[in-house]
Amino acid sequence: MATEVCHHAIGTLQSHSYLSNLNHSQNLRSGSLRLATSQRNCFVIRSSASHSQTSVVDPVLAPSRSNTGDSSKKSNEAALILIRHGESLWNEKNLFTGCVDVPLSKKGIDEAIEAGKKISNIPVDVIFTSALIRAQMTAMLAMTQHRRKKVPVVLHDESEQAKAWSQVFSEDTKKQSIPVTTAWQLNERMYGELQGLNKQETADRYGKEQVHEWRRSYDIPPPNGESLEMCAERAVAYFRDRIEPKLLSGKNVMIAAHGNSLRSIIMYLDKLTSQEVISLELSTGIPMLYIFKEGRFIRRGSPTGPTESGVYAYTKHLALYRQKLDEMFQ
Ligand SMILES: O=C(O)[C@H](O)COP(=O)(O)O
Repeated sequence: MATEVCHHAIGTLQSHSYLSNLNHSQNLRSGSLRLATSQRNCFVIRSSASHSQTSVVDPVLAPSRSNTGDSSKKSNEAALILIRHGESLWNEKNLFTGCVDVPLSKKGIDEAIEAGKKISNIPVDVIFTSALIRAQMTAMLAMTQHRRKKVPVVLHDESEQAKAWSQVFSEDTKKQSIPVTTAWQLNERMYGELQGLNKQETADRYGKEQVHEWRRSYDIPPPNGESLEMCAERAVAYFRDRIEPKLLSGKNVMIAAHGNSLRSIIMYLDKLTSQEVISLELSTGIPMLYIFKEGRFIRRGSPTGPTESGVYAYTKHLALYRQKLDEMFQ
């Protein structure tokens, strides 16, 4: 049975003043966050404890030490946005897609733009996408909505020549750019001989339970495909080797990827068990926000609540970033 991550569970602060919500946010911040399975069979967040202040570095205005943008500066907090790509043309047709490289549907394009609006006030210094076009389209479309108006620039280091030919020779231009790294390790899990098959027809043929096992069990692969565990081996390793160091250095990161590569990363971030991850479902085009602080990932939910303040209220760092954007782009 499909279940949803209950984004609203932590997106229910209703005040329109994100700054006035800081007290609440400080209570939420950095306490122990526990995942539980609610009666509605979706993950909810429980928070407890409160503690120290975040030291604030303004990602909009602080001088950058990087070639490309806002914040390789010291910060003890960084934002991590995860977005599953918008609906693809094969999601629309209910086909197993896996590593087949299909583009977004019209609905998926709209979802990506909507996702972009939801994160338009959250700092993004670097972007990672899978090597697949649906994730790349999602990242690019989302960034068209960002208020900071930086330009995402896809890095090409597949060969020395590609690297040399895509160099930028203006420091100013680099500062107005967001480097985009594409990585096959973030690809959807390889669905083996299910790729291209209709999900409903496959369930009719092999039985609902069997197909659910292929789709959602942790360690049972579909025929000649990858299990979630196998997908996690490459996706989580990439996250740890390439993405975590960025967060550690204070960079705000967005990752546009896929249902299962992101499920495996969320399993790592939220320390889910192989049982818990079974009921973790990600909707297309829904951004999820984490704060990386003092070596820990704190889930802040998704900017999907009725008011965007529900998200921005959570940390002073994000609230101040937004305030600076308001000042700059009024
Ligand atoms: O690859 C696919 O078909 C989808 O992106 C994810 O499918 P799933 O929900 O069956 O894992």
